[in-house]
Amino acid sequence: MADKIKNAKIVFVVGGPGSGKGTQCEKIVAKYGYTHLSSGDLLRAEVASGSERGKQLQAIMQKGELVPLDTVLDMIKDAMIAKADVSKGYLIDGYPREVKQGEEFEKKIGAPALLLYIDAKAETMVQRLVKRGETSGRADDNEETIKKRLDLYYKATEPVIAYYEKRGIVRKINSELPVDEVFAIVEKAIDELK
Ligand SMILES: Nc1ncnc2c1ncn2[C@H]1C[C@H](O)[C@@H](COP(=O)(O)OP(=O)(O)O)O1
Ligand SMILES: [Mg+2]
Repeated sequence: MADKIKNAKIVFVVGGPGSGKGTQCEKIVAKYGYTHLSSGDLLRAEVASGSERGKQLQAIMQKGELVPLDTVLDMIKDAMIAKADVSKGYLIDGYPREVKQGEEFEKKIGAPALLLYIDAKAETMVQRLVKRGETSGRADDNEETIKKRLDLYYKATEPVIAYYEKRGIVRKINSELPVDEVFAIVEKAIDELK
């Protein structure tokens, strides 16, 4: 089963909370037919299902902490296999959150061809998240949790970027610009893959 995704094009989409990962992924899906897998969305779907595992996950996510590595990875892998026949490539959004997650992903699934580093200033991310919180219904889009998520991002996720930079697959995207201008930079990075 896992063989099916062995040669798939894999793009990691990394950036702080509210940096614009989901927004750009949506546009990539529309133009390139990639499959968008947001680890956060997969986890939130599990929570919404009301399962026992979902309840445990909810408690962790509400605190702004990272859920156990194996749980996320299994969910991503299952979702990738489910789309293997129709997918032109995969956008792995919000994962890896720490270097260890990247290493496990490569062991169990495969190596990324590209890492899109969606970069925005902390103030910008906070502003966007507070605004998103007005309508998103996300339990973690409140100021207290936002601060924790940002701290964790700088501590755990920025090293991920450094790790893949050594391999030369990181493309840094200035996400302070308007959405369509950000996407113009994203397109160049994706086009280079072909
Ligand atoms: N380039 C941009 N300019 C202005 N607002 C943007 C933006 N990119 C995203 N946003 C808005 C949309 C959302 O309400 C909020 C967070 O975006 P998102 O795509 O949900 O971020 P992420 O998935 O990285 O958490 O910011
Ligand atoms: Mg998102």
